[in-house]
Amino acid sequence: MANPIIEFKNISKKYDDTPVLKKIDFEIESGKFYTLLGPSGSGKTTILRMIAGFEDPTSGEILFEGKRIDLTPANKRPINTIFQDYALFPHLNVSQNIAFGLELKKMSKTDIQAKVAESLRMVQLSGYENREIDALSGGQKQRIAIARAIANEPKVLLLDEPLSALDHKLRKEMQVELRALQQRLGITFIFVTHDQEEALALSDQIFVMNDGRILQSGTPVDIYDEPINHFVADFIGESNIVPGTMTADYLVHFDHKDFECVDAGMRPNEPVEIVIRPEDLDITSADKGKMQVTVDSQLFRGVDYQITGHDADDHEWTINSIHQTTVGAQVGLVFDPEDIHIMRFGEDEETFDARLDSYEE
Ligand SMILES: Nc1ncnc2c1ncn2[C@@H]1O[C@H](COP(=O)(O)OP(=O)(O)OP(=O)(O)O)[C@@H](O)[C@H]1O
Repeated sequence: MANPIIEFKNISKKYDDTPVLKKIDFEIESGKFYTLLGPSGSGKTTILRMIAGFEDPTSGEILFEGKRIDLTPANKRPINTIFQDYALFPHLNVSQNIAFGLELKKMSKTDIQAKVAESLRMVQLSGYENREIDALSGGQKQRIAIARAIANEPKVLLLDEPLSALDHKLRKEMQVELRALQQRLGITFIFVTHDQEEALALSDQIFVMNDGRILQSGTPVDIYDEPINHFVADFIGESNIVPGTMTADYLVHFDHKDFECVDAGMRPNEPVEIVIRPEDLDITSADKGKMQVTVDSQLFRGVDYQITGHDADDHEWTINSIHQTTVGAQVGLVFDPEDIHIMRFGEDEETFDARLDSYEE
């Protein structure tokens, strides 16, 4: 990356003696939408708090535009944070909330007024200047929190699960708005969520985290199509994951047969896990399929059927198909060789880390 805006170099964090971040290395490119995605406790918020300056690393360096910032206090960093609960001041109205930080910066009254109006326009709430905070809906509060943050013209905006308090429909609407706003403003967004669908929909780049480590970073398509290990494949989207063994570069053995696949750079006889997404599978008659399963359930979802079944080894399979079947039926499964994704099997933490390091070199 030519000129990263933020760099984490070998960052570790311990609380007492418990490691919560382990050897975190990444670069953030200016003007893009980044998402830290992972289950609860994986370390997402700790990374965000370090970027903001609310938390110090135990070891390692944080750079901002090429210079160390881990010793710069939070209020001196060109970074703003939007918290889950918005942290709006309830006793101030909308424009006073937005003006608060600008007054601290000693901006003139006319400049503040113009900035408040511009920020409200950005979040499509022009005319709400004198509204009390209590008289706003959840989605409007969310937008005011964003307006307050962008009024400060930060270079980076940190968003810690900002949509989690909203109902499903509003959450979807705000996702579209956030993405559009980020593109309009061109500010770097770093967004924290444990919702994989949200991460796929919003991001230019996703960092998938578990247990204090970044397991994989990439575009939503990279991560969905080429998950690096079982955890990522399982966490992102729905997957069928079954054990297999490589027979040759282009052949993988599972369900007691060899299947053609793309070369994943594995050695012959190497134990692997294969991933096939439900939408890449279809059902056909038992004699025509590449493999056979017995149907355990079928759910009509409007656009398709979600079918589950099991093979002779009792591995479960999920298939999204426009074709209908019946519970208890034997059906064949069809799929393309390029839709079989192959992952290394049973790597311990150390081997996995060594592999990650080798990609970075
Ligand atoms: N101040 C603290 N003192 C001790 N342990 C902490 C502290 N803050 C966080 N932790 C621990 O660090 C780990 C990572 O926490 P963090 O909040 O970064 O995770 P997260 O991925 O953001 O989770 P969530 O989605 O639940 O917010 C957790 O095990 C948490 O209990």
